[in-house]
Amino acid sequence: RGVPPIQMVFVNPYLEARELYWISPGGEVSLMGSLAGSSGELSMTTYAGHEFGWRVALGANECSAEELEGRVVIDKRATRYVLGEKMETSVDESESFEPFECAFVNRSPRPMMVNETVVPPNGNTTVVVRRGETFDWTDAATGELLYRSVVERRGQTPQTFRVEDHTTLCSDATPPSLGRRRTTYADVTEGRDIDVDVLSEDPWIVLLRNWTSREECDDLERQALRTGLSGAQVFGATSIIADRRALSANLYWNERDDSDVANRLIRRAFDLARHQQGYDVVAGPAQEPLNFIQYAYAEEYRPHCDGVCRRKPYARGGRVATLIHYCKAPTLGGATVFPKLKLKVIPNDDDALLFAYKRPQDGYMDDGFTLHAGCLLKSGTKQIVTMWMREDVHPGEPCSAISTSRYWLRALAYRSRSAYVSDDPCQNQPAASVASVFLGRRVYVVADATSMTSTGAASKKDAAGNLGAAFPHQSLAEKFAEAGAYTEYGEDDVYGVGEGLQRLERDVASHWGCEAGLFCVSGVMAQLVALCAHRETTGRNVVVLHSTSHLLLHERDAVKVLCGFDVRVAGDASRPLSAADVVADYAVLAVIVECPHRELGGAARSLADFKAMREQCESHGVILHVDGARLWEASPYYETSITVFFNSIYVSFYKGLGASAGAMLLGPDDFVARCRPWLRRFGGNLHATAPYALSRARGFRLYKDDFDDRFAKLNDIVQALREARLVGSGKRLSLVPEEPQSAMIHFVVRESRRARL
Ligand SMILES: O=C(O)CCC(=O)C(=O)O
Ligand SMILES: [Fe+2]
Repeated sequence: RGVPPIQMVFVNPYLEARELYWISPGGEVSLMGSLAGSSGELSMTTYAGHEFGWRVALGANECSAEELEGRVVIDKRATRYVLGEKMETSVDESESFEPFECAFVNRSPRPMMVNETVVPPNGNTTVVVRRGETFDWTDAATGELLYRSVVERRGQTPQTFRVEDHTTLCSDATPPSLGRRRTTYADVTEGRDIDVDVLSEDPWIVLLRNWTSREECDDLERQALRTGLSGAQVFGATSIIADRRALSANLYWNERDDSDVANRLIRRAFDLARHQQGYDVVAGPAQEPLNFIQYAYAEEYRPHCDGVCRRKPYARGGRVATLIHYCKAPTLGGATVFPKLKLKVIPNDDDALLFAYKRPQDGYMDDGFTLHAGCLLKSGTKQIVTMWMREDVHPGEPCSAISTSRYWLRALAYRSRSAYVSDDPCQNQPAASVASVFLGRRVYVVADATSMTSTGAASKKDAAGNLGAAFPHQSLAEKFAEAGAYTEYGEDDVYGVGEGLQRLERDVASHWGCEAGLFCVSGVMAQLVALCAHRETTGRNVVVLHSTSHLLLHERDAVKVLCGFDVRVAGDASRPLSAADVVADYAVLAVIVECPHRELGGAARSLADFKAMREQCESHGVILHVDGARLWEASPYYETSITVFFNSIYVSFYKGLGASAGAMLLGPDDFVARCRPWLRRFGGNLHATAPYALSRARGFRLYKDDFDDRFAKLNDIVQALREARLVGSGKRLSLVPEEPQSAMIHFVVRESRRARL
């Protein structure tokens, strides 16, 4: 054939393995191979225009296009493609922005104006265009904006305007649809009656009046702005996405936090879906994040389906319904329309629209009627928050283990004999894996007992007793009774001043190769103290955090609310921060790197990465601080001490060391001296620290040298599981990261389609 083949390399940036599929023009997918986690590669010969998709490696079983996590079309000059990123091409891509001639054809029955030219029905005009440019079609008689053409590719011609159902519905001339009937719904989650306009019975589409409050919407908007809005319109080498032109942000939520607004809205909506449609939807970590979308003038979301909308049996784990919150309703244009139902929704602020596409009567998916679009916005701003509901991602009551996972965990515990197993489905999912491993369940296998904080004392004891813990389960009273023996650290201190306490600070600091140490009551406080002390020397105010940072997920925004820092979120939630993510500039006070990454199975970074980060930070006078809540766990991974790369360090004592509470800041003498007054300002210098100090001294003395053994033991367990063919791509269990990088790891348990117990 005349088309030249393209030699391509696909690279997997995620920690978990990915499968790569070729998508035929007819939409059939076939497996091309798999890419190991953390930069695994796959080379192949392909052709321009071919489409590929990927998903978490689940084994070489059949996969439908809907299950793919992302897709990409091969560019003519493509050379290398890192999944989810911009296509790398062989030439300067500015070339593809060269101007070319494009015909604009009017296939509508009325005269239209495009590029200041009136084009009669079936007429056309030729314009010189560039890739990425937009052209508006307005009705020549009324001046109404009806369509916006986007030049997606170089050489793309013609641009055609036709009157379709959706453009007609979107036109200002079409009034909103009337509800078929109005009912009220008694929402028990907030104890309030809600007016419901039923717009369609089958598929079920309802407009929920005043579903949200102003405060709730304000909160979501704040969260979105804090996360940072990004454009779906990508001016990359591959394509320019014309279908969804808007800014958006994913809003992650914490199912265990009752004050979390997104969490409340999810419960409200899921309750409605359960009561009104009998859907088995349960809020849980495997549901998707909410999606905040902000439309500006002439932006839109062209017709699409959110889930499967062909008449097929519902596939487990799939989306069943969508709820759109209209936080800022459009003032002109911007309606939500269902072209096949000829339905037009013009909402008010705080209304919500729910449409369901799994039919409760027969378990089949809707046959295309839930196709919908967000019309061109013609004035102001439109802000919506979309929620998707999935069934069967979290069967059973919230926060209970899935039976099949339990089965596998038991098998795992049995095979590995000495493993710690914590099947805690309430653990936060790393943000990015929420969408991609919705069929899976992440569990935590940790080489020490104390990280299993949420499983409850009984099961902790059980696990420790039956599986051979890194250290035995003990009550606090037992620990304190023992701690009293560490008298060299136990002389009374007054407000943090005392020989014993300072001895321990010195000993821990020198263990880590640092000049000085300072006890803090908690890790949360320790890191805020460090940031405030650093700010004194530079006056800068921006703190750069990874999107799964403890400061973002678990500290109720203290970094902002309490200390007034500006937060900048960097990096991809499913991989550790790298130097490339750290865009250090002169506004940045500090970059916080977490090592090892709690939410990423204890993933760590190489010394070279740390060195590159340090150099980049240093060149801009930026502080590099390590969130080392589990730094002891990572220490066996490195041949030399990594603390030299950081300006300041936080370590914790109650996780791997089993102390009752507490943290320490480490760094140069002058840094620690600057921290002391901040500790007082935070109310963190207790009248007597000795009880905590003793407990930490005990943990430090007993366990500080244990981590090499724990790391070796975890590696043995992983090795044994591999030999037993219990883990790996295609197996029920996989590992994140694929090899231990610290004395902890995450297991992903894939749900079976049939229950196994
Ligand atoms: O903007 C709208 O009205 C539609 C949004 C939508 O379809 C979506 O978020 O999936
Ligand atoms: Fe949609």
